[in-house]
Amino acid sequence: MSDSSTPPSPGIIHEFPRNRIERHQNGDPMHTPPPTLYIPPQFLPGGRRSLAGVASRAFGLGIALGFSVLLTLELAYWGYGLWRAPCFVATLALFHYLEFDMTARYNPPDASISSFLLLSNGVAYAAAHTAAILELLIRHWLHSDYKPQWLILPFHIPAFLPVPELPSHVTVGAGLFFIVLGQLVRSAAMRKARTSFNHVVQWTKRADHTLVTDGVYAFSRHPSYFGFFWWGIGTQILLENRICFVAYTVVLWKFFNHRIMHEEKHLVSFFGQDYLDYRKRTPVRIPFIR
Ligand SMILES: C[S@@+](CC[C@H](N)C(=O)[O-])C[C@H]1O[C@@H](n2cnc3c(N)ncnc32)[C@H](O)[C@@H]1O
Repeated sequence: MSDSSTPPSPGIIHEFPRNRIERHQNGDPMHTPPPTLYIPPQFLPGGRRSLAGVASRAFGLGIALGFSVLLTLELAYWGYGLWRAPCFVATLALFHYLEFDMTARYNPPDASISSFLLLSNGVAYAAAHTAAILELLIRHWLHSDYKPQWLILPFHIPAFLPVPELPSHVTVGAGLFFIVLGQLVRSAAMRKARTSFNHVVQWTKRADHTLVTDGVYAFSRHPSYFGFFWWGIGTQILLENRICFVAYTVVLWKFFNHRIMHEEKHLVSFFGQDYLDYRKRTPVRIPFIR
């Protein structure tokens, strides 16, 4: 809402019809002019919280999810192992949709276009997912009749990686288990922490930032990182990727190890002894991160 003493700009001000205001000024009580409606610029197209921007992203992710689920079922029905590629796209679409959805539900003041985490995760994130799909496609091509005849052993996916070859029902079961577990725990963390959960690690303590130590935060000190770590590993098990499985494990572990150290420095400065006690009694549950 605007304040008449501080004219808002450059948002949009919806004026009410002049004749209603004039009739009110002429003493007609049926024509009380309603207050001027001000729409802040951040909600307008192109703004950080643009409603049109949110709608188009949610629509795009919904289409991607629906289409990839259909393709997964179709390819699996006909026995093509390539069903794993659209299935991976479906898990990604759902993950990014839920990032915004959970923020909008439980931390609405923070909900913006960047809550979808579509571009804000950087180039390395997009490159990792592209590499995962490429590994699957190349592996299928190498095992197909379409590969060039001159392509021999040295070009095959290295077998020396410390990842055992598992039967497909094990990779599907374990992959889906970790994906579902990771997604559930991450969403539960956002639901539990509410306005204390921000996608950007906070440097200064806001007045409404409280320490959360119960619910899913009693199971893991960093449940949303726990969730993302196991979700990421689950996707590579599902895809049966050997190279990306190792790369994802190393990169995710290093990323969260560093991020947790950095985040906890701020949490100790915000909550002091309370956080130190919480840290002592609650594990992270990502291997080798204490
Ligand atoms: C992306 S959220 C991740 C939260 C947590 N690390 C997790 O994995 O669920 C980052 C923000 O959460 C806040 N945060 C982390 N742990 C918290 C806790 N136990 N209670 C309240 N806020 C917390 C941090 O201050 C940071 O601004």
